[in-house]
Amino acid sequence: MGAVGGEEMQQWEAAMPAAEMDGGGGGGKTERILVSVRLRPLSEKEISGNDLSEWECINDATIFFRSSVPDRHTPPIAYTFDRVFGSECSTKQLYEEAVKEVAISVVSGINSSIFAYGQTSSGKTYTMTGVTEYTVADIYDYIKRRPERAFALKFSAIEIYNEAVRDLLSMDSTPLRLLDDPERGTIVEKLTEETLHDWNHLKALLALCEAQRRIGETSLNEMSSRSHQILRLTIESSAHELLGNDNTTTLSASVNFVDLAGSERASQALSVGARLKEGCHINRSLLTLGTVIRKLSKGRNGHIPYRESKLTRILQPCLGGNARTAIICTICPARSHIEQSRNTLLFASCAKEVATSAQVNVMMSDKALVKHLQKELARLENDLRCTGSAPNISHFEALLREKDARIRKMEKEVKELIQQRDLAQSRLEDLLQVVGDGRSESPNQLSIFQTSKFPVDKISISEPQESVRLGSKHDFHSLRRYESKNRSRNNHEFPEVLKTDNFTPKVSLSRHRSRGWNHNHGEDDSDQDSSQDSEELCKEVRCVEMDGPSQNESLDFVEVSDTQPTLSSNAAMNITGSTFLTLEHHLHSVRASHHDETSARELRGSLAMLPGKSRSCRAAFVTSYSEGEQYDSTPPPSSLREFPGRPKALRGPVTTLNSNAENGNFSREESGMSDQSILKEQDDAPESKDGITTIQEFVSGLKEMVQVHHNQRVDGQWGEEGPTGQSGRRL
Ligand SMILES: Nc1ncnc2c1ncn2[C@@H]1O[C@H](COP(=O)(O)OP(=O)(O)OP(=O)(O)O)[C@@H](O)[C@H]1O
Repeated sequence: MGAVGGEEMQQWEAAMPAAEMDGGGGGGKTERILVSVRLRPLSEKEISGNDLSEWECINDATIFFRSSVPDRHTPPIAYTFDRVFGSECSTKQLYEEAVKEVAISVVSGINSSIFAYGQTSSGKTYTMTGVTEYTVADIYDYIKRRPERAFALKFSAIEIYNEAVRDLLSMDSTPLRLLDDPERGTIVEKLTEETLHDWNHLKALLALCEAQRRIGETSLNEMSSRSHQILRLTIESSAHELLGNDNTTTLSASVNFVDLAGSERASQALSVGARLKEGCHINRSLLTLGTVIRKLSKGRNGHIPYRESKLTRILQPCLGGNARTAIICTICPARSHIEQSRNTLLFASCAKEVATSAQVNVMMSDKALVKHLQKELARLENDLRCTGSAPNISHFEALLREKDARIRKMEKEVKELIQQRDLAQSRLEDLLQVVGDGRSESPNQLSIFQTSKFPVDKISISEPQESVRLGSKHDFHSLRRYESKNRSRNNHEFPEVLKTDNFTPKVSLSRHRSRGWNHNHGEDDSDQDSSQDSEELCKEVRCVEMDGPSQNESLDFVEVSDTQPTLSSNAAMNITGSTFLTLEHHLHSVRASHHDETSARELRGSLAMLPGKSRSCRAAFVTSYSEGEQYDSTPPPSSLREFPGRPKALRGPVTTLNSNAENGNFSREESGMSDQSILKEQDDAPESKDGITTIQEFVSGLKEMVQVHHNQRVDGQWGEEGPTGQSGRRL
């Protein structure tokens, strides 16, 4: 038999009228033990002894102590329970109001137990006899009104006398053993269980039990019960239509009628011998019952000593287990039993705090059990799908929303990238157009090879506020004038700088300092400036700053070539392009005047005269000077001769040069050529045309300009990096 709820319970409740389910209630609910108190009337002996009643039931739930005798202690004067019954109340009323609801649950498949607890001669047996009869009567009445169901009633009875279990339906007084069954709990071995035929059959059995039960005479009760009696009526019911069917379910429950032996004081009971021994066992077992009830009333924490007595061991399911329980506490109202009555009320107070959890008990055939389990499995699987599907749907919806948002974001980024690409492409085309235009204007190109010593990414381009524009044959002179003018104004504010780390003569091709010196090409400003100025790079001479070589490093070179400019990267195009295009313009103007190679050498000389050296400009000029060297007298070129600031003395040695045609580097130290050889090489150049100065004149002019430039540096006009520095010796 299993205790189940759910479908079987619903079927059972649907089959049972609501009115008839009053006693059964809902299964599986936790409820407290129903506790009631019954006062018996004063016995004739008590009345004759002028013993007064000290207790009064002031309402249906409260019993009041109204003693006129002063007590040293201050006990509570009122006790409240589920129901209290005065001496005038009948057992029938007590049954109807305090027992029936619980006791009749058995017909609904719910276990129930009715206890009678109290001191000896307080009326326990008197009460339980009546309650048992009323309950059985109601059960039979119920069965009579349920013809559609088949009922089977079984009856068993035991007594626990001196901690021995005895079968009251058997003539054998041999104590019975208690066994622990995994499903049914504690069972009495070999206990007689009679199947009831009818009500009369039960009456006969009840009479047998009464006859078998140990009764002794004490000073308090002539018919004192000396044992605990437990009558058990088990009711099984099934629908008639299902009988004989494999798919049968049966409700099965038991109702226990427990008439406990009464606690007694040996002094009061005047028990001796066997009565005293009985009293000791009775009190001991009742003490264990009280302990179990007290512990249960405080919760189920800790150990519950059910097994310390056979009474509590057998009644364990009724005490906090699968049963509905009602306890009737009987008390004697006489003053002489005040202490015992208080103890009974304390027990009742604890008992009303104990909770039980009764369920409908259904026995199922194997086939019915399989069918039930299959249905239950299907229901659980359905619940699992329902509970599992909802989160999945919401989860997928959230994922879809997230992906949609990502798609929209990526589409926006794609649009922006397309715009940026188009803009960059447009600027590149413009730049290429400009370069192309420049090439078309300059048949002879100046290629600038960026060596590895001067990485492109260390070059930045400033945006001068005012730039010197070159492009005509007079640009060179304009440049010189412009340069000279700036020096005279403020040498320390020489605006634009081309410097190296260790060698930093400043070369300014613009008037003001750049507002955008930026050595970090990774920054936005740099990129923006370079792109914005790309169109003007061919028109303006930009200031270039780069990390220069160390003092021992050879100069980078510029090769005058007819080839097209080689641009390794966009950055290089921007950077070298400015210089390249500027030089290209200049070269074009010079070539327009001279139309021969002499003009190119003049260009070299012109560029070399620039104060300070941008890497490109310096590279374009292949001559280096040393301090203290003598200058050869060389006539300046016509452009220099026409230069207003041209110094008078243009004499001085030409610095020995070594032009390494293969690598483009020029090093005086490495050169094995003498000055004369240089001059000879220059003399071997074709003769200039009319109006064009000779090489000697050109070199002479260069020397003069260099000398001027050198003097100025010696005079400290180059700032803190003055002439004595190694940088000065590099020139
Ligand atoms: N409510 C009552 N009305 C009238 N008489 C009662 C009532 N209760 C008990 N009595 C009487 O009191 C006497 C003692 O009752 P009972 O034997 O039922 O007490 P008990 O608690 O069972 O005692 P014990 O524990 O010794 O067996 C009996 O004679 C009984 O008839």
